[in-house]
Amino acid sequence: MAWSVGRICKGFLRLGLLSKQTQLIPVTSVSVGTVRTAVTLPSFLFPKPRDFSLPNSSWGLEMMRMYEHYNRQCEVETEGGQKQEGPWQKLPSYNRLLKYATGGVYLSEMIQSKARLFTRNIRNPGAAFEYVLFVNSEEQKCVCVLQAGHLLEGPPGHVHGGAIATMIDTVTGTHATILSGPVMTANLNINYRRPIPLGSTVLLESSLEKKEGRKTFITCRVTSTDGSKLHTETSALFLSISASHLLSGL
Ligand SMILES: CCCCCCCC(=O)SCCNC(=O)CCNC(=O)[C@H](O)C(C)(C)COP(=O)(O)OP(=O)(O)OC[C@H]1O[C@@H](n2cnc3c(N)ncnc32)[C@H](O)[C@@H]1OP(=O)(O)O
Repeated sequence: MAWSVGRICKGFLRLGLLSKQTQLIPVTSVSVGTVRTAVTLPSFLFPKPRDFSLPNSSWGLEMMRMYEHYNRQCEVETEGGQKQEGPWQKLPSYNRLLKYATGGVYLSEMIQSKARLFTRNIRNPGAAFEYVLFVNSEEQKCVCVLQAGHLLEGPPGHVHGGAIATMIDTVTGTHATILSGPVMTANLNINYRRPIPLGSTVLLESSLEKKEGRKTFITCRVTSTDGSKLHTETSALFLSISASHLLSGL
């Protein structure tokens, strides 16, 4: 069993976990030498997992406004009236990382089938983390619009510092993965400047600081949606990992 799980995971990592191709195009990748070829497969073979970052009835006006602000910029119209990709791309968000890979729904049933992503494990919409991520490849930035629900309380009426750290890790970790492939968080250095009221909508903005070998350095600011209030500032270090590092934990 360990052997077959290992082979599955190695194949999965070869696909490029969270890479642009695996997230946004329904293809499987076949590596031939150093060339990666995309092969379109019949969609019925790979049922689509649910994207949790689409609007639902719990989203407040500010959450919707910010979502629409970035979503509008995912597709732009040329002078000739043609639609084309805009500067931002919306990232889907599933309840397991495994589901980002083609065929991930099946992998997810085979490996630790009850495991769920921490930020997506509460079924009641609006109760905990409601969020959506957008990436801007040109500017090497990632933005997350977060509406923090009532189950995230720390100090009375405000969001728990651990819940804020969770979202920062999620956003910077996703960003680092897009930039560098499979990574793990080595260091998160968070300064909490101002508490976040429960139920409010905030922006998390993640930027690439630099890449050095296996190290990807990212900074992240959490602010009010108009940018006037700074809630937290973070510097994060991610280290690229090999398949064997991930498998050593199985
Ligand atoms: C969609 C949702 C996305 C969610 C993303 C969430 C991401 C996560 O939360 S991951 C989970 C939390 N992180 C972990 O559990 C990681 C646990 N730690 C580890 O596995 C390992 O320590 C790991 C992979 C980080 C580094 O180990 P390893 O690959 O052996 O690196 P190692 O050889 O020790 O160090 C390599 C370099 O990094 C540096 N380094 C390692 N750790 C640190 C650190 N904490 N701080 C600063 N530098 C560090 C070393 O000094 C070394 O530098 P240099 O090459 O200049 O000498």
